[in-house]
Amino acid sequence: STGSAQTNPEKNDVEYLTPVSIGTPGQVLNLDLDTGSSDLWVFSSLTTSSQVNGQTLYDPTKSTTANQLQGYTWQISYGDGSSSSGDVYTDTVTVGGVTFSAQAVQVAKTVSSEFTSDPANHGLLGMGFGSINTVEPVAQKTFFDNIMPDLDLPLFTADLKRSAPGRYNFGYIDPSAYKGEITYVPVDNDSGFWAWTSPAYAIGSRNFGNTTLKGIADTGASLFLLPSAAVSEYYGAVFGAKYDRSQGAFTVPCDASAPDFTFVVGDHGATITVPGNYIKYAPIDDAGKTCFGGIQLDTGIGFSIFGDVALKSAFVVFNGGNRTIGWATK
Ligand SMILES: CCNC(=O)c1c(-c2ccccc2)csc1NC(=O)CNCCc1c[nH]c2ccccc12
Repeated sequence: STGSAQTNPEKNDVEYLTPVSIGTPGQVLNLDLDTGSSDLWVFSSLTTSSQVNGQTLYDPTKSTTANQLQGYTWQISYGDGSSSSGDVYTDTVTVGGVTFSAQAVQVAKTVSSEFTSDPANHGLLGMGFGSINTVEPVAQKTFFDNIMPDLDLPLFTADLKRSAPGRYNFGYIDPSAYKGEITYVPVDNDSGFWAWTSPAYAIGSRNFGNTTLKGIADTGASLFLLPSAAVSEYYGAVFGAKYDRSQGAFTVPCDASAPDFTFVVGDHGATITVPGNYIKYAPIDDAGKTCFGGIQLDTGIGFSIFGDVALKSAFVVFNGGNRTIGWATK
């Protein structure tokens, strides 16, 4: 089988939301497909009502194919401090025309304020590796784990765009979605993430250095989080850039000319270039003079995060069959 789902950016591309049908008859929720986590959790009829704020709720009692996994629970917290928790059902889930009939659907009973405050986000669909699923007493498989054996090819692709709808495809590679060749590199999934290493990077027209970037491809993270040497070198090249202690982040003048950030993929010279204007991420004030930087520090995480700012500059293949990740320009 193959499938294809349009994904739609929220304001400032902070996340990309994809319609997902759950249950019989189908209840359609807009979920954040997230290669940086491995839980499929949704706002639900069980979510504490004071923590619901306009989100579409999955109601298992309205689905003839829902079955509760008695005694199973889950609790997840993300690096930005957000969290959610609840119970577990299985039900039929369809994304882009691909269906799995007994998918673990983690219904939220509690969600933190970051999720409450975003009415458009009805939950997450983890596309990381199963080892980091939080369900107790038995970890559950991701949607991709479950559908992979039935896909024509054991892969999905991410084609995110700046302030425009993008696409997740399942089981096939659309040759019209990219230019030139796709360069594949090995993934180390011990961490549960799509972890890979870029051999070098360059800022603007400068020569490539020889500093490797060990990171994860993370569709559920908005920004491009990098080691301090790369971040300092980047913002050192942007007139008026500064570290704003109140924001805990680098900002740039929205009218600055920002250099591109190019990272190497593989050892045959393939590169991906993040346009400088993607790094002038979003105005932090109504005046529109100061912009939040799309590149920020990966301090304390232990690896870099190739989030949406990086991913939307490329066509990316996540191959679960041979555990590789493929990058192509577009
Ligand atoms: C905030 C995004 N990123 C992270 O927390 C994260 C970290 C991480 C760990 C420590 C400190 C900072 C980040 C490692 S992997 C990783 N990636 C993920 O966890 C991917 N899933 C993020 C889901 C997510 C968290 N807060 C949201 C708010 C809206 C939509 C989605 C989300």
